[in-house]
Amino acid sequence: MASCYFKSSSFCSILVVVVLGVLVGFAGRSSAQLSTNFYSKRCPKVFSTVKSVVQSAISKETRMGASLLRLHFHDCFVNGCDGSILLDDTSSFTGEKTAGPNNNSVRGFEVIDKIKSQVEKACPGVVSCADIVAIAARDSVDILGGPSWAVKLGRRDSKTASLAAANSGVIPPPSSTLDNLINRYKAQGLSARDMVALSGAHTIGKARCSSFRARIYGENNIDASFAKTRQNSCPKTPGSGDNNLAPLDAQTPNSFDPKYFQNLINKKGLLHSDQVLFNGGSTDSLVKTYSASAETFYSDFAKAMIKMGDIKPLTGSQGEIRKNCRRPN
Ligand code: HEM
Ligand SMILES: [Ca+2]
Ligand SMILES: [Ca+2]
Repeated sequence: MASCYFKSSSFCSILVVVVLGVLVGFAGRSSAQLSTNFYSKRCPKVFSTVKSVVQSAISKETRMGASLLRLHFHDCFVNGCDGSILLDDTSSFTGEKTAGPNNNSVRGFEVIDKIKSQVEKACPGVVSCADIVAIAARDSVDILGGPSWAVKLGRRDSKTASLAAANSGVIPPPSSTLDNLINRYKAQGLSARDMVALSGAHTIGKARCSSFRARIYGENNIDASFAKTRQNSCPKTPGSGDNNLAPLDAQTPNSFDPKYFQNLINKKGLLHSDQVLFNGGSTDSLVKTYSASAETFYSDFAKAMIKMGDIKPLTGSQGEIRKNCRRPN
């Protein structure tokens, strides 16, 4: 061992092993490892700050909880949970906000801005926008009566966004088949079980007529009176009433509960992509399980949210901590 100046060669071997171990440890740490205690020294107030803003936003408008949850999903499925969806378009840059799945549909940016400005006051330059979205999604579910979980943190923010990626189908459209849904989630490292559990997010929030028109006018696996009711506020002709809203869960649109899965069993799924989860295929039995057990649904949903939040985060020295969530520093 030419570079070892100690007399005992076994001591040298141990030294080499220890040094290598430390180096590998550092490398491991800087590569994509989120942790629940990431801000416990850096910004202990982050949780109370996020929660109070989310709470007041939901008190003003219950739907905002749903919108914040969806924001995390649409961020994570496009190049990972990196806050890319938050970037505004400029004269020289087009981000993800006008992508098909997002345009005139995703909401909650003002709430994220409000959280960010309060968090910046408490701990300037420390907490990423991507982490704020992940915490806000968790708090929304919790406040609306669903499960809670320990959010993993330490994501950093992208310096860019991808309109093309957001339009590429990585965010599945409501016309998706079951196979398509399963494959899209698989491509993100999520199982079919994760996919069904996460679809339970449609127990809250609303959809536009243009997202469910084809189903309420053209499909057979739909309860006839439910279809009629929805048709009353969603005209058949494309272009008319496109933005009219209906609740994704007709029973309890403001509560995070398993009613969404009961709706599917009753052929009252609003989106085509909802009803395919219970249509004689491989996920029928899981829908039944979730409809009958809030406990199982909640536990699987929380696990799947943690997995989704782990999709390709920027960590270590990658990306940046944005000062303003709408633009790179
Ligand atoms: C399984 C594939 C999914 C499809 C095809 C899908 C599709 C959709 C569509 C079409 C809407 C209505 C958008 C509009 O008309 O403006 C919607 C709303 C919503 N989605 Fe999904 N989604 C999926 C998965 C998820 C996941 C994984 C989450 C969260 C974990 C989620 C959360 C929501 C929420 C909360 C809303 C209501 C938002 C609001 O009221 O502002 N969705 N989804
Ligand atoms: Ca993203
Ligand atoms: Ca509900």
